[in-house]
Amino acid sequence: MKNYSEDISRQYHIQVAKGEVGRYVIMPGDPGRCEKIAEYLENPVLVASNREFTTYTGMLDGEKVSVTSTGIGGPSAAIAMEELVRCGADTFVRIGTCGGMQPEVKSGDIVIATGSIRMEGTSKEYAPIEYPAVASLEVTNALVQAAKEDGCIWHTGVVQSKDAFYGQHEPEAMPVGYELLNKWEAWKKMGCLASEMESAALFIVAGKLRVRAGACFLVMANQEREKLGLENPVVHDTDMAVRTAVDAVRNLIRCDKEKE
Ligand SMILES: O=P(O)(O)O[C@H]1O[C@H](CO)[C@@H](O)[C@H]1O
Ligand SMILES: O=c1cc[nH]c(=O)[nH]1
Repeated sequence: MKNYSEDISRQYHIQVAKGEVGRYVIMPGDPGRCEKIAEYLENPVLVASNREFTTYTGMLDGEKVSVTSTGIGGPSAAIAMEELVRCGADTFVRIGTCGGMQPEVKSGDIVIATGSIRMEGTSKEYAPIEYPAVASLEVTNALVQAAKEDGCIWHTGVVQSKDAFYGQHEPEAMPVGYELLNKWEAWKKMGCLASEMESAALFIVAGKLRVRAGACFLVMANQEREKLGLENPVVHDTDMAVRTAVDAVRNLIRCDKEKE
């Protein structure tokens, strides 16, 4: 495909060139989280910062590893993954925040997505809706191992990806609230653990590009616990989730070396 960047060696949106990222990429939504994650790498270098996409590259256990923010939502997350794959990446670990949906999923816990409900628009421009948004088993196993080793309280299961943050938090205020509320109840009855905004798009794009993607999230709060009158503090510290993502990359590096 034609590259729309002025510097033709750099990808149009992320402004990264081939070889400037590692095979492993940690992906937060928030660009402000990148520097903190990059501190876990040896000799991290700021590669590029354009729009919502900030990229650092450094070393972890002898391998080149990168951190790239995706911004909020499926469209920009899909762009980040597409352009990173063009630069040489093939393994992605999203580290995000989410809202818990089951009463046992509490603020401060870690959710590891095994799959994601495609209640967003981006993935529909890749694959028919019957195709499931499923995480890579290798990345998911690496995340579970890391969460156990790091002593987190963690849950694995399906999460929901949507496009409207305020459709999740104020569904009754939306003209289509009847649909949002009914679907939310259905997701809950199916055991959906949490709601966030990027993993369905990332899992479907990863499927199309034949690369590996997994995701872990800090549970910031849980509106269902609030409704039940249960304790529900808001937690902003993403450190445990970041550590889980970084240690998952270490596990993947080790497993991949063993396979070679
Ligand atoms: O904390 P991040 O990774 O941005 O993830 C979550 O937070 C944002 C909404 O506040 C959405 O991007 C959602 O997926
Ligand atoms: O409730 C939440 C928290 C973080 N991100 C979301 O999308 N929803």
